[in-house]
Amino acid sequence: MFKIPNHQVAGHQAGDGKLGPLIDDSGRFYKPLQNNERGSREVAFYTSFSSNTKIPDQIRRYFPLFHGTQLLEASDGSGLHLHLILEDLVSTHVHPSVMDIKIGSRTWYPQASEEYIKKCLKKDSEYTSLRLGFRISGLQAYESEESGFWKPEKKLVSSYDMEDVRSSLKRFVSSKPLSGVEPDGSFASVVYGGSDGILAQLLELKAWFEDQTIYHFNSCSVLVMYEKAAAETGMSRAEVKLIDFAHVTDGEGVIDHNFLGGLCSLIKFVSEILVNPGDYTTEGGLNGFQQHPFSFHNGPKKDIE
Ligand SMILES: O=P(O)(O)O[C@@H]1[C@@H](OP(=O)(O)O)[C@H](OP(=O)(O)O)[C@H](O)[C@H](OP(=O)(O)O)[C@H]1OP(=O)(O)O
Ligand SMILES: Nc1ncnc2c1ncn2[C@@H]1O[C@H](COP(=O)(O)OP(=O)(O)O)[C@@H](O)[C@H]1O
Repeated sequence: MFKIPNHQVAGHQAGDGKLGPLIDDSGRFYKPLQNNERGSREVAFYTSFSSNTKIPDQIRRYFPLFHGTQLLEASDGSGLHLHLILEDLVSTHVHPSVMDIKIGSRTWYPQASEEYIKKCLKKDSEYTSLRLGFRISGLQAYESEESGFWKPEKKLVSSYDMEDVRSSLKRFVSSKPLSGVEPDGSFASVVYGGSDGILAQLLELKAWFEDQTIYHFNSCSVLVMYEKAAAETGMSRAEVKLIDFAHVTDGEGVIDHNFLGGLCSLIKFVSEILVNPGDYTTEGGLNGFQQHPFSFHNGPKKDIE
């Protein structure tokens, strides 16, 4: 039995006759191959990465496990479609808090079509990519059984400026993310800090990116995850994973400075929150909370045959 994922925060989503990923009960995430050369590029990346002996073991843990491809009934009803079989990164979570952060000040790359580059350039300058070296693509943060998740709408997240990004990173690790009051950042030290917290993981990835010249991770995202119940006991199960390799190109012996720069910028934001989690310096910016509607999601999973 395949289902529409309940905890997807960005990207193409299944439902309403659209093509998107599916999950099963065994902890697998099935991502449909995208059109043009995107799908085949992502398969090629996973195939190459899986067998590349130059990837250090401690770096592999930042990537979803890859189990090949499979023809499945597509979520849009269009019939059999090839899907990547990936590890479902949230399958062991009960109430995953998840943030998708697209890394890089540019999401385009020289090998792309003129039309695609134009579209990316526009989005990169409208979003925070150009200015910050990354943008938040989507997120959800669990509050409680009664109130569910803070899951701002895509349109709102797309309009984030630098201060919104800063306060969202803080609200993401706050005890009451849904409340309009200042985020308290009370889980910052357990989620972002610690010897295997988000910051430590980002720094380990950064060290690899300072050296690796095999791949260029264009338009790729860092997925940050934790479980609130665990964080409350001081064991956050915080994890960083890299996802979305539809635009990965050959590094050709050159450092991926676009990804590395974005990663450094994200590290700086996270570090600043860790230094002062209670600080709230935005100029009256409650993250657009007073001007924009929330979106809650707490509903049951939809099943697809
Ligand atoms: O169509 P859009 O405008 O929603 O763009 C998609 C992006 O949404 P965004 O507006 O940047 O949040 C979307 O970004 P997210 O995954 O949501 O961060 C992808 O970049 C997607 O392209 P691809 O799957 O990487 O080839 C993008 O899809 P394509 O339009 O490039 O197919
Ligand atoms: N392996 C995975 N396990 C669980 N969730 C995932 C996985 N890969 C992606 N996702 C979810 O799906 C979203 C979109 O994934 P992505 O690969 O970027 O798709 P797209 O190419 O459509 O943008 C992510 O923000 C995340 O919420």
